[in-house]
Amino acid sequence: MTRFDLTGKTAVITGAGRGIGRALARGLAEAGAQVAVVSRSQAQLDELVQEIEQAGGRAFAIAADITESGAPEQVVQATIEQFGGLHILVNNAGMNIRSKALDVTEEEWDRITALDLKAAFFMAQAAGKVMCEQKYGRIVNIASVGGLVALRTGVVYAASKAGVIQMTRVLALEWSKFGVCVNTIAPWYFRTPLTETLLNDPAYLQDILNRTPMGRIGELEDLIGPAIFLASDAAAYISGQTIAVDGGMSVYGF
Ligand SMILES: NC(=O)C1=CN([C@@H]2O[C@H](COP(=O)(O)OP(=O)(O)OC[C@H]3O[C@@H](n4cnc5c(N)ncnc54)[C@H](O)[C@@H]3O)[C@@H](O)[C@H]2O)C=CC1
Ligand SMILES: C[C@H](O)[C@@H]1OC(=O)[C@H](O)[C@@H]1O
Repeated sequence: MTRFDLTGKTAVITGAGRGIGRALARGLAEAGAQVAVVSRSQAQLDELVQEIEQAGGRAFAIAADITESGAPEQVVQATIEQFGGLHILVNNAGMNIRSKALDVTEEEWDRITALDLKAAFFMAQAAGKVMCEQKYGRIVNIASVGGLVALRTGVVYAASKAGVIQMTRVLALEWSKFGVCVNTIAPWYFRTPLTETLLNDPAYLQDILNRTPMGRIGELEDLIGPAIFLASDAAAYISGQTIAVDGGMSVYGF
């Protein structure tokens, strides 16, 4: 068994109903993990569980709104009841409202930060209680290059994602001594329901490609390897880091 193999591990993936989370759930299951897939849509989760099981994997659907108070603990508890343990958390669920800073409302601030930052933290805290106790864990937070460099896609989203990156560092500082590695993946653009509208605009897409040294947007497959790596024993001495999966975008000065 290679150090990248996730056989014998149980993972929770939030926002797994579609997009990046769905791809990561499939990828971790293919790597051997039992996966608890979380989003608000039971129908999307049931379809994903069927897909994973038909491919020979083990999956369990947990329909939940992780911004609700107590939901993170309930998700962790349901996972442990179903699979007998928890080793990996992929904090993926996220959203954006692309308002200019002068137009941001309190309601928008609250909605974006509630999911992108607050829920990500309380999911990490709920999983961390189990992981620190058992002296083993892997937390993979999904931020954005928008947390590393300034994008035109919203200041609240950017602040939330930058907060996730810094949260990763502090959790790594506090939990690494318990064998819990906490890291972040920062994607650039990938075609999902979150970005479909933007990417269907030829001028906007060309702007993206002009800022991307690889000259293409990401394929969901491009995220699976980094996620498996950070979730595996191959990354046992890595904690607090952020890997930009961005086609070189975040280092493109001029
Ligand atoms: N698609 C992209 O180009 C990029 C995405 N990201 C990040 O990747 C993550 C996933 O993004 P996408 O797959 O594109 O988004 P998406 O909108 O396609 O999927 C988001 C998923 O999260 C779930 N979700 C939303 N609110 C929830 C809640 N309160 N409780 C539980 N589940 C909830 C949705 O049901 C959906 O399954 C997000 O954190 C996003 O910020 C970062 C950079 C680029
Ligand atoms: C790369 C960004 O994160 C991207 O920008 C958006 O508007 C979407 O919200 C994506 O997350």
